[in-house]
Order: sequence, then structure tokens, then C-alpha cells
Amino acid sequence: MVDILNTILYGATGVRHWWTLPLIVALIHLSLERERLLSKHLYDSYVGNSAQPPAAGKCGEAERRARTLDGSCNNLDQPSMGMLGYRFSRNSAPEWVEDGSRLLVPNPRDATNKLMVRDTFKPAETLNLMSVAWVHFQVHDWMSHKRGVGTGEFIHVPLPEDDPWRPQQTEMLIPRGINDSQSGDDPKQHVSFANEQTHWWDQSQIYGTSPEINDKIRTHVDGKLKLDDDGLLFTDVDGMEVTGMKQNWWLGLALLHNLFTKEHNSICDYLKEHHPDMDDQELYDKARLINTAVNAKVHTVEWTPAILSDEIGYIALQSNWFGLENTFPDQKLLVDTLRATGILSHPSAYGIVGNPAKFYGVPFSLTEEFTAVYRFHPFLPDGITVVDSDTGHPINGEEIPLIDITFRKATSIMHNYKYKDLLATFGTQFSGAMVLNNYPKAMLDFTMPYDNPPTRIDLSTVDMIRDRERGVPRINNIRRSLGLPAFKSWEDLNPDPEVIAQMKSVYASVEDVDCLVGMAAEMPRPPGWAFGDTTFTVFVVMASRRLMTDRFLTDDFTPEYYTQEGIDWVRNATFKDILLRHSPELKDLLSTVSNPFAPWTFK
Ligand code: HEM
Repeated sequence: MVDILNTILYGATGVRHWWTLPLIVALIHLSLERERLLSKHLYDSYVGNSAQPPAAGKCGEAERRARTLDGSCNNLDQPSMGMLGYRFSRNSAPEWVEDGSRLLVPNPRDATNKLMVRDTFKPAETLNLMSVAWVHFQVHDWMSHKRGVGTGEFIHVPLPEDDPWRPQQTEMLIPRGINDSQSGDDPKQHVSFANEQTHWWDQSQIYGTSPEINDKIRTHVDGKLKLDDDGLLFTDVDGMEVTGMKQNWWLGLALLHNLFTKEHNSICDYLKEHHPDMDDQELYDKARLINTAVNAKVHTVEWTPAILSDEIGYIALQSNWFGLENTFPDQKLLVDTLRATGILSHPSAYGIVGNPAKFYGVPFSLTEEFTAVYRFHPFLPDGITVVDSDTGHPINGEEIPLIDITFRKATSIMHNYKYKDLLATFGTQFSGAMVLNNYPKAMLDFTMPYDNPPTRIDLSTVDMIRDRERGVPRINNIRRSLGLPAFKSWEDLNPDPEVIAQMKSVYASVEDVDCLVGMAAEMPRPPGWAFGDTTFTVFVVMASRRLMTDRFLTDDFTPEYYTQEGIDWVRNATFKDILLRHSPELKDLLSTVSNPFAPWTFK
């Protein structure tokens, strides 16, 4: 049914790019596409393999009522689903998974030098640096593949003859990823990797996944988290903030970890006011549920529409949360009719949140393709200039290079500048665009400070190696594996003759183009979109799926679990209000802002 309708609406019309269809037709197409992808493009990494999911503890009353630290018991029928250590699944069927024989083909460092390295900064003029911080903050909630630092096992990437790192070195050593594969695994599936975070959207980056870290961040009074006398997160012995997850730490993460720790405490105050009988644990558990749902909502109805900045993106994302019914209240009859005839799915018509969970027959975990399409390192700028939030004037004049806002230097900046000025800086400065030759130079030559031994890496080469190591298909096979038409020629991927010439100097064929390079190269895109249709297709299936499968965002998004006040808090929450709650000094600057992930301007 879905296929037939989609063919009539899209294929048979001969329209090459679905987003050029009339709005309502494009929206119906999207709804049908999502059903098609969810029904056919979810592949569990445990099926056919000898490995078992990690063991979950017992799901008692406490685990039923609140999010657990290790993510177990979100699904009460299969308690280990999506928990810490659970394997990433895939959107591509096993036959599309790369087998590792092309790990160094073509040389990823050559691809970086020619196609990725930033020549001049290309801004994404519809996105600010806050949007970059935001997405990284969320990525740290969802995923972290284990790096094999200290195992002594490296992937040796030969440096091209004219490489800037020569003559000091002739190869780049990249610690191998640690895979979870076992001898009885199906060889067709190549390799499987486990997640060091929980797969659920549960703010584990703030709350931690172990009792030790969780204990360290909590006051154990009134449900609250620890903040110092300046209202900031405490500094740990490693020189960075005490918080749930702090890999690849930089100022953007520091700003948002502080913000949502403050927000947690505000939610605790509000709950205590309405429920003075709640003890520390209950306040903490409910505040975590609410804080998490707020993040999922802001991401869905504010961040994503900023990234997909047009009418289709806006309506599609509003209806993911609220349903088309509430997005177009005056079109209720049309929505009901389209639903009754099966043209619109239930989630498209009535929204995902608060409606029954849906699994499409496959246990939930995030996918390797989903990780691959979130490699948004070109969003990072070369540096920041801190501005005064009242005047917009630079403070201390000079730009602080990107490298000097990473790791413990980020924490120093948090203490050396005013929080409101740092927020204003991130609000007013542009993000980089996800296009070719826009990877920040600082990320192309840096040493991971906490690795032992320290490794000098170029993150773009590492990004490509990781995708290849994890069996992520090249861009054209991702398209085929998702049932999208392949790029038949270079021109199909990007019509610019100069870009084609440059790509041809690296890749023998359009079939070889890496996912990362393909994502940056893909043109045309819908106007206002930060990326192309291939990336978007992976988002369509996975962004919906992680909402649809989470008990606390579907079946149990109820007053019983959240309290009525909690449901109201989530319903009313906007990112602007959160910023203003914790930095009311930004009132003037934010007064003209409608989406806080688009650049703010001083009057
Ligand atoms: C200064 C800021 C950042 C630094 C220092 C940084 C550094 C890193 C490093 C070292 C890795 C792991 C490489 C490996 O596999 O060996 C990584 C992975 C990754 N980064 Fe970043 N990154 C930054 C910002 C961002 C941003 C803004 C995004 C946007 C979404 C992002 C998305 C990712 C993703 C999706 C991965 C793969 C995660 C996984 O393998 O599970 N990063 N980054």
C-alpha cells in the first residue's frame, strides 16, 4: 500500500526531487516514506549472531517509574533493549555492509587534503553556533563508540607524498575501534559495535550512566544537582566540569551542560512547590524525565526546523511531536480522512509523543548510519570572539582559536567570562556549513590530550576511517540500501565542474565516495536545508524511531509518571524561555528571536 501510494505520488509524477512537489503532496510523501523506511530498513545486530544483549537487572517498581542509569527497563518486555553496551543496529541490510577490504581505498587522508580541509570559512547563514553546541550535546546523549586507545592496535594511514605532515611522519596512526563481534557472528554482517552510552534519549550525558558519576553530580537534597557558588558546575580533578559525559569537551558543551543542570534544579523547585511531600529520589527522577522530554521537544520542534529551514521542515517536525492534527487544527477533517484511508500513518496524523510506542518488529537501538550522518564537524568555526551581551562589542578584542576553547581550556573560559556573554556569543556567531572544503583546520591536526599514548589525529580522516571500519556503505550504496535512486553520474551528486574535477582526483568512481564526503558534496538541497536528501532520509527514519520506541515519551508520557505539572512544563517549554530563565539579562537580545538556533542580532 505504502509503496503503491508513494509511486503514484512521487515516482510516477517524474519529479526528481520530492521537495519540489506541492506542499501537501510533499508532506504525504514524507509520511509514506517514513512508513516504508521503518518497515523495511531496520536490521538488528543480534539476529543471526551468537552474541547476546548485555544483561539487564530486574525491572521492579523503581525501574518502571523512572529512567535507569544504564537505560535498562525502558522496554519492560525486553529490559536490555537500548541499554548501555547494547549494539548499534543498521538501516542497511547485511548485503550492503562494507566488509573492511576497502579500509584505505581510496586514501582517506588524500580525500581530506583535497576535499575537506577548509580554505575559507563558509558560514551556514541560517544557523548559529548555539545550534552546533546543541547537536553535539545531544550526540553525547545518544552515542559513543569505544576507541581502542591503549590496545596498541592501530590503523596505519599512509600520508600522501605532498602531505603537510611530511617529512616528520609518513603515516597517521588511528587507534582501532573496539568491536563487539564474536566468533559465531554472521560474517555477512561484518562487524558490530556496542554503545558506551545508552541509546535512549535520556540525557545520560548529564546524569551519567554509572552510580559513581551519578552520585558525584547529585546533592541528594530535594532532587537537585550540584552547582558551585557561582551557579556553575564544579571542576573535576581532570580540569573539566563534573558531569555525566565529557568526551571531546569544548565550550559549547560546557554551556549546555551548565544550562540543563540549572534547568533540572528549576524543575525540582517547581515540583517541590506543587508536591511538598515528594522525597529527594522522586523529585530527581521526575525532574530527569521532564528535563529529558524538554530536550527531545526542543530538538524536534526547534533545532531540526532550524536545520531544515523551510515550510516542509517546519510542518514535518511540528507534526512529529504534535501531529498534523494539531499543526493544522483547521484541517482536522482532512487529516482524519487521510488517516482513515491509510494515506497518513497514525504518528503523522496524531503525533508520536503520548501515543502508543511502535517498534516495527525490531528492538530499538541507534544505527551505524545514524552515527555517520551526525558527523557535523564542518559546523565548527575556526574560533570565537566573545561579545558583550548588552552591546555586541567584542570583549578582549581577539578571536579565541577553536583549539583554545576545547577540553580544560573550555572550563577556564567558563570561569573567566560571564555566562550571559558566552551565550550571546554562541547565539550571534554563525555555524559553518556542511559543504566540501569547510572542515576546521584545528580539527585536522590535533592531539587527543587524554589518550595514552597521545595520538596526533586529523578528525576528517578519522571520520572516514570509522565509517569504513564500521561497515557503513559508501554514499551511493547507502542510497541503494535505503531504496533511494543511486547517483548515476558525478553530476547527479554535485553539478559543479570544479567540484567534480576535485572529486575525480581522489575517487575512481562516484561509487567510491565516502558517506562523509558525499554528505558535504550532495547538491542540490531543498533551499534552507543544512544537508541533502541522503542524510535527511536517515534522519526521517531514526529521528522518529527514537521517539516512537521510548516508553517514557509514548505510553508513559502521562501525569502518572511526570505529574500533571511535569506534562505542562514540557508542553510549555521553549528553548528561548530556558535561556531567559537562567540568563534573564538576555531579554533584549532575544526579544526579536523566534528560533534561538538561527543567528541572533543586536539592535
Ligand atoms: C571541538 C569540538 C569537537 C571535538 C574536539 C570533537 C572530537 C571528536 C573525536 C575525537 C571523535 C572520535 C573520533 C574517533 O572515533 O576516534 C569524535 C566523534 C564524533 N563527533 Fe566530534 N568533536 C567535536 C564536535 C562535534 C560536533 C559539533 C558534532 C556534531 C554533531 C560532532 C559529532 C561527532 C560524531 C557523530 C562522532 C562519532 C561518535 C561515535 O563514534 O560514536 N562532534 N569527535
